Amino acid sequence: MDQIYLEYTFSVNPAEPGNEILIAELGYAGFESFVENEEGVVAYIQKNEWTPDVLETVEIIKNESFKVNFTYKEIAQQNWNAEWEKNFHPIEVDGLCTVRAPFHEKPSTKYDIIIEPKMSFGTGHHETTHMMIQFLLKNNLQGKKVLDMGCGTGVLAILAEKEGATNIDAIDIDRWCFENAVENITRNNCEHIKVYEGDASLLNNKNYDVIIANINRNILLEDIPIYISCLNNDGILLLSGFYKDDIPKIKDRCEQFSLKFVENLEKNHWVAVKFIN
Ligand SMILES: C[S@@+](CC[C@H](N)C(=O)[O-])C[C@H]1O[C@@H](n2cnc3c(N)ncnc32)[C@H](O)[C@@H]1O
Repeated sequence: MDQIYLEYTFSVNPAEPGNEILIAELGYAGFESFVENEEGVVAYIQKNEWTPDVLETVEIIKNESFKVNFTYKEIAQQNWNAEWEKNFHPIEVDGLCTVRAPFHEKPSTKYDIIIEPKMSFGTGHHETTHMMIQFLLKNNLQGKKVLDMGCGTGVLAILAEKEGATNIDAIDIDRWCFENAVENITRNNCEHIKVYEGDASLLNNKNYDVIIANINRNILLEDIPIYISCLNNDGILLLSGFYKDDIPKIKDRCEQFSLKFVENLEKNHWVAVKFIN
């Protein structure tokens, strides 16, 4: 039987970068699918997942730099894929990597990643994914052991394999992302990626040359010590999912465990940061 969903329509002023921030925060709050149109952002949540405090966790609604209005109505389940297909355009990063859907033309870039995200995060359109792709393109992953923590669609793990990593673990706490990553990994003929549903508690006795984690500030601050305990000497830690203002906190946390800051990338207030062990 079809599920009942709540369809929220948000208008954010200013829309740039407000819509992107809103979509990221709604994703963390449990919303499942997003469509941007001329009215703003339309977001869907299952009625039985909704609780009165669900919007309390969406910081942008309380942030005085933005004006956020919304309305909502109940609807029956939709064909999310059809909505998504209308809105998903291929994205090219640094002339080297294209992230696209199966129905887009094959690109001429060195790396071609085919993603059907459905309701998972990680199409390359978000600033944080884009910058993590840039970092992966700049680092030599040949023969490396890689962890993609918070893998979403699996886009970063897939790129890591295409760049020559030979042993990749991809972990996501969300059941839907786990299933979607497995599908996308098969779709891209990857053979060296293992996907797990879970969190940093799965990392006992593991070791990696490169750890990628695009999650959010609070989870990173909590889990950074666990990631570092799995990082080989000279290993690289690439983090994103937070704003420029959060860099000092993230840097302090990593430096407490003797990691060295190398550089950060920045796009529309979002950042990605590289550390070395
Ligand atoms: C911002 S998305 C990143 C997706 C993809 N890696 C990318 O770069 O586009 C963050 C992902 O982390 C997952 N996540 C959230 N908390 C987590 C945790 N504690 N451990 C593992 N994954 C987590 C979410 O389900 C979500 O798929």
